Parts: sequence; structure tokens; C-alpha cells
Amino acid sequence: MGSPVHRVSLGDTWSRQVHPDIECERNIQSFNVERLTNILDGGAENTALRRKVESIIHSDPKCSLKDNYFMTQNECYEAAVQRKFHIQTIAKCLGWSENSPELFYAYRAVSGEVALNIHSLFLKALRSLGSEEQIAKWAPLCNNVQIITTYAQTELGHGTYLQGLETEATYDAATQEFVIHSPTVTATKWWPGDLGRSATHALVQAQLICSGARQGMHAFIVPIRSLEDHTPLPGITVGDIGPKMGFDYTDHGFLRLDHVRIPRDNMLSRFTQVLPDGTYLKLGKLQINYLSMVITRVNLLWGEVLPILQKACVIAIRYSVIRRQSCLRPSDPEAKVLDHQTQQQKLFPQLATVYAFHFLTNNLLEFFHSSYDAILNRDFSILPELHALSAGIKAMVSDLCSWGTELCCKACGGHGYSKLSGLPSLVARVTAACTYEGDNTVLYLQMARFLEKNYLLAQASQDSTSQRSLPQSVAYLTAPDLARCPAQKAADFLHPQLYTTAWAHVAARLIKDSVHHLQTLMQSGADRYEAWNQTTVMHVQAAKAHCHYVSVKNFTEALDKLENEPAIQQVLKRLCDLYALHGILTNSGDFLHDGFLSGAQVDAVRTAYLDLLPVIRKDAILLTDAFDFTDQSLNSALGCYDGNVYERLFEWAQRSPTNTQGNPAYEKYLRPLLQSSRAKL
Ligand SMILES: CCCCCCCCCCCCCCCC(=O)SCCNC(=O)CCNC(=O)[C@H](O)C(C)(C)COP(=O)(O)OP(=O)(O)OC[C@H]1O[C@@H](n2cnc3c(N)ncnc32)[C@H](O)[C@@H]1OP(=O)(O)O
Ligand SMILES: Cc1cc2nc3c(=O)[nH]c(=O)nc-3n(C[C@H](O)[C@H](O)[C@H](O)COP(=O)(O)OP(=O)(O)OC[C@H]3O[C@@H](n4cnc5c(N)ncnc54)[C@H](O)[C@@H]3O)c2cc1C
Repeated sequence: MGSPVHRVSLGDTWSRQVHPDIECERNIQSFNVERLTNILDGGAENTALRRKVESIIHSDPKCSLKDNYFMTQNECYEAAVQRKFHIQTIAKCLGWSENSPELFYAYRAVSGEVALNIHSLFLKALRSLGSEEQIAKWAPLCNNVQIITTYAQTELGHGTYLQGLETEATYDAATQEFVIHSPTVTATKWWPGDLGRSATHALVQAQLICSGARQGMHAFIVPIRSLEDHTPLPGITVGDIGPKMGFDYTDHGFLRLDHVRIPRDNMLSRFTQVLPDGTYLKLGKLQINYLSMVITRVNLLWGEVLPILQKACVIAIRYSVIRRQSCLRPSDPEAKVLDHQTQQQKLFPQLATVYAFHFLTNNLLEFFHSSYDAILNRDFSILPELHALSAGIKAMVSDLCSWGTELCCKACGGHGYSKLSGLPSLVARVTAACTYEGDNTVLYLQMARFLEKNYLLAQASQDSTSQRSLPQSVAYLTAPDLARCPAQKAADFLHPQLYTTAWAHVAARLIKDSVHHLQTLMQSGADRYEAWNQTTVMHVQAAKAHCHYVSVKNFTEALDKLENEPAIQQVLKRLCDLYALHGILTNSGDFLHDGFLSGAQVDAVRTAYLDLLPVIRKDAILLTDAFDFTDQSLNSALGCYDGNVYERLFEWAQRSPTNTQGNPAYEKYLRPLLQSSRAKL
């Protein structure tokens, strides 16, 4: 039926028979889907390269995800190690290097379901916190997989409060070694990925103690398993933490260290150093040792979190044009569920969010790349803004991607709840992103602290004659503010300038209110710490509004850059409008609170929003096709490109081992039960 082969399952008998209910959705193209794919990929050459890599990976059966849903935790882990091994072998043959786009695309093709992912976190920590000599020593060992590494920071007792970590690294000047020790049960490292069964070396974050003084959290490379036979080294107790909500393919582990000695050179020392005699040297603040978390937060959004909501949208929206329930009028045939307004109201805001976050996370990555070299060269001036943005945006993106993925799952009714839809695994996986790499509430509060400081700076500069320029992301705090929204009718709300200004107004007001409330409490006698805790709910609300403002503004700026692509610009503009207006409606209390919007204006927002739904409906399938996920990487019976949902669901269910393995419960319990009651019949 003329469908591009790269998008269709290989080997399925129905592959080339595209279901007419989805085919007709693709007949009228209001924009060029391939061109949008190129834009999302960052250029046509990237699309071509990605497809080339995908065809290599998908032609290797050892990289297949096909039987994943029927595997035990052990089997998932083994299959993930096998995939990692094969991708590594392919990469070596074809010369794909660490951080190459080819490797990134290879992991995308297998949906990131490979073992040894934390190896890349270790490398990022090494490159940011290690000296040039340490990088030269350890990076090649990692890249050639001569060692397998993990990032061991979180402990049983503490994940968030890093100053509370209990693992100790005590410097012994006599031998020029550090003694790494877990003094209590709560000091046990808990959760590091790839630690349970795979890692040979751990980057252990521990409290440095030298010359009797505690210097806070520092990073140490600690060998934990023998390179000969993989047994734990002396002083090491290591293992797997057991069943989890998801991530069956990763061996999250625990680690206890009993006075393990490592050489002085194993403390990462780009910014902090211990000299042979035990003298401690530090550049900048202690929190520079948290730099690797900033890097991981930024990279995870792009590589791990965003693709999950993209896939959930693809699956739920494709399924919603195949699934038919109820007639919209008694005389009509049953309607596609996507034609119910409420279904559009569930799914299109998620689609809009995914596009908003594509541009947002892309922009955050660019900001990170433009500042990273300066930070490594010890210019820390940009770090507070980078830390705040990476923390706040990580929290917002993972929160909303998690929320949206769950909604997509529920929007597929009963079949969404089947693992074969692909959605439950996506939900379980993205939920973890709200916690790992920093609990989201805690990260919003980091952003709030930055907002408080800059609000006070803005106030101080307004009160004095000398204007101080604020970091670019908070510059709006000094801009003139409108007290009332000027919109008079629904169509006025389709102006990016208008809704961006509305979001700026609400964010600025919530920041002002939270800071003023904090100050009022302090003026009435509370100390700063008590006052802060009593206002954290308000601070989180302000940080969320600020992040929302940043994402809306960023989306509108991304649209401006598409002026040479008018058709795509138009279709994305509708998503941008929907994203901004959906945000206003779900937070309407904040806009009504000080009279910025009137009740009548909120009604107009709703009208504009509801009017957008049927317009976006026409392009919905094409907007999901543009992500260009292969069927193999989607691994969903509901979401395949050809729309043959029911045949695939039936066929996949036959593969369940429960259908072929006999039923021991029948022999043990059901038969005796049935037979004892039969006697009475
Ligand atoms: C990579 C590619 C992957 C590809 C695809 C792989 C797929 C793979 C699948 C999943 C993989 C999961 C991988 C999970 C891996 C973990 O989960 S590793 C563990 C992560 N753990 C965390 O994130 C812990 C969260 N906690 C924290 O970040 C900190 O402890 C907190 C919350 C910031 C508080 O720290 P604190 O020392 O009490 O600091 P605090 O007093 O709040 O702040 C002091 C100052 O430092 C500043 N500061 C705080 N943090 C920072 C920072 N990070 N930077 C700069 N300044 C900072 C503050 O702004 C503040 O500045 P001022 O206001 O004084 O100017
Ligand atoms: C799948 C997964 C993978 C992981 N991988 C790794 C890894 O590779 N390496 C590693 O080191 N760690 C890893 N972790 C651990 C992870 O980083 C921590 O779980 C995370 O940082 C949260 O810390 P916590 O568990 O101590 O939560 P807690 O801080 O105990 O959070 C519990 C509750 O307390 C609240 N809270 C805590 N502090 C504050 C505060 N200051 N203000 C307000 N509220 C607060 C939180 O909001 C939350 O509601 C992983 C975790 C998961 C789930």
C-alpha cells in the first residue's frame, strides 16, 4: 500500500496491508511529514543516518525486543546484556565512537533497553570531575569495556540530602590512600544501576575526611569486583536490591564497603584535591562536586524521558483511530474513539506537550553545551542559572511526561492495561524519572531558591538607579507588567505574544507572593529555615509557573525560526496555542486570582482551546508519524504503523508461555476442587 518499509514490522504477514481506518488519516497531508521528521532529527542527514542505524540494529535478531513482555526479571537482564554486547560489537566493527550519533540512534532503536546504561553516567562524571590525567587513564578502559562502571551516590538512609551521606573516605597520609568505609547500615549504597550483578568499578560519592576535618561529598573510583572472575573484592559486599516497579533489565544494586583502601589518585580532582601530606585544596563552592548531576539531568530528558511520552502518544493516537466505540449519532456507523471530544481532550494536550518539550529540552542542551567548557575551565558564573534550569526543567518534563504517559495508557481502555500495548512498561519507566537524578519536589525547590534570589535582585535594581541585568531566563522579572489581560474575544488568545505575557504575569506574581510570604514570616519572628519550610508549597507552585512560562516562550521562539516552512509552522503553531491554553485552563485559579483574567476571559480561553481540538484532529496521525519510531522500537500491539491492532494483539497473546506450559494449578488444586464438587452434582 505504498507505506515506507522502514516503518512497518518486518516479517508480519499483515505488514503491507495498512488498515483503511489509519490509511485514510494519511491521505490528506496538510504538511510534509518527512520534512517535520527532518526538523525533529535536526536535519535530513540525521534522519538518513538514524534510519541506516535502525536497519542495522533491527536486522540483528539478538537486538530484538520481541519477547520482552513474557520474560522474568532475570531473563530481561540477560537479554539486555546480550543487546548491549551486540551493539558494542557492531559499534566496534563500524567505528561508532562514544557519544557518536550512531550509538545514540542504536540505543533509540532498542528503546534504551540495554544493560550498562550507568556506564555513560560514570563517564560523564569522570569527564566533568576528573583531571585530564584521570580521564586519560579511565575513559579508554570504559570505552573498551575493560571495566564496567556504576555511579554509587544514593544510600539506604539518604538520596536527596547529600550532606547527610554517611560513606566515609578517610585519607591516610602514611600510605597515600583513602580508606572507604560504610560505618552504618544506612550508609549502604542502594539503587545504583548496573551495580547488582555487572559493575567491576564504582564511582563512590563519600564524605571526605582529611587531617581530621570533614570536607563534604567527593567522588572516588573504587574497584569492587575481580577482573579475573567477577567475585567481590576484599571488604566489598555487593548484590541486587530485588524486584522493582519497572526497569527489570537493569540490575540495581547495594554496596557495603569495609575499610577498602584505594590510591590517592582515585579521588576525582578537577576541582578539589588532596595533596600527599593531606592538605585539601578546593576551587569554587563544594557544590561543584554536584556538577555531574547537572549534566545527567540535561541529557536524560532528551535521551530517556521525552521519547517515552512521544511513544505513548504514537500508540494511543494510532489506536484511537482504529478503535471504534459508540455512535456519535444514532444513524452513523460507530465512531473512531478519537472523534469523541473528550478523547481529543485527553490526547492532544499530551501531543502538544511532547512538541513543546522537544524544543525545550533541545534548547536546554544547547545552553548546556554553550556553558560547559567555561565551567570546566573554572568559570562558574553561569552555573547557578544552568543548575536552576536543569533542575526545574527536569522536574517539569518528567512530571508531565509521567502524567501524560499514564493518561495515554488509560485512554486506550482495557487494551492499554495489557503489557502488549507497550504502555504499562512506559508508565513504570517514566515514573522513575520523577525520582531518580533528584526528587522533583526537591528540584523545584532548587529552582525556587534561584527565583527568590533573582526576584530580590530585580527589586533592588528597581529601587536604585543602577540597573542590574538578570540571567536571561528570569529577565522578565524586571519587565513592565500588565495588570489586566487585554484580550476581548477567543481569537485574541491565539496570539503567542498574548499568552506568553499572561504566563510571565502569573509566574512573576507567584514568585513575588512566595517571597513576600517568606519575608512576612521572618519579620514576624520566624527564622529563615522555619519560614522557608512554611512557604515551600508556594515556592514549588511559583517554580512550576516559571518553568511553564519558560516552555511556552521557548515554543513560540522555536516557531519563529520555522518561517521558511510555513505549512509546518502553521501546524505546530496550533500545538503551541493548545499547549499554552491548556496550561491556562488547568491553572485558571492562578490567572483569576488577581483579576488578570476575568471569568468571561477564561470562558474565551476555553472556546479557543476547544476550537483547536478538531483542527488538530485532522493532522493527529501525521504529527505522531513524524516521530518516525520503527515498529520494533515501539514494540506495541496497539501502536504499529499499519494499524492492525486486533490481529497483532491476538497473535502476540498466543506467544504467552502460559498458553503452552500446561497448568500445574489445575493438577494441584482445580481438579480436586472440581472433582469434589462434581460428586454432589
Ligand atoms: C547521561 C545520558 C543518559 C542516556 C540514557 C540512559 C538511560 C538511563 C536510564 C535511567 C538512569 C537513571 C540514573 C539515575 C542516577 C541517579 O539517580 S544518581 C543520584 C542522583 N541524586 C540526586 O540527584 C540527589 C538530589 N540532591 C541534590 O541534588 C542536592 O543534594 C540538593 C538537593 C541540591 C541539596 O544539596 P545541598 O548540599 O544541601 O545544597 P543546598 O544547600 O540546597 O544548595 C547550596 C548551593 O549549591 C547550589 N547547588 C545545589 N546543587 C547544585 C548543582 N547540582 N550544581 C550547581 N550548584 C548546585 C545551590 O543552588 C545553592 O546555591 P546558593 O543558593 O548557595 O548560591
Ligand atoms: C530507577 C532508579 C534508578 C536510580 N539510579 C541510581 C543510580 O544509578 N545511582 C544512585 O546513586 N542513585 C540512583 N537512584 C536513587 C535516586 O537518585 C534517589 O532515589 C533520588 O535522588 C531520591 O532520593 P530519596 O530516595 O532519598 O528520596 P527522599 O529524599 O527520601 O524522598 C522522599 C520524600 O521526601 C521529600 N523530601 C526529601 N527532601 C526534601 C526536602 N529537602 N524538601 C522537601 N521535601 C523533601 C521528597 O519530595 C519525597 O516526597 C535511582 C533511583 C531509582 C528509582
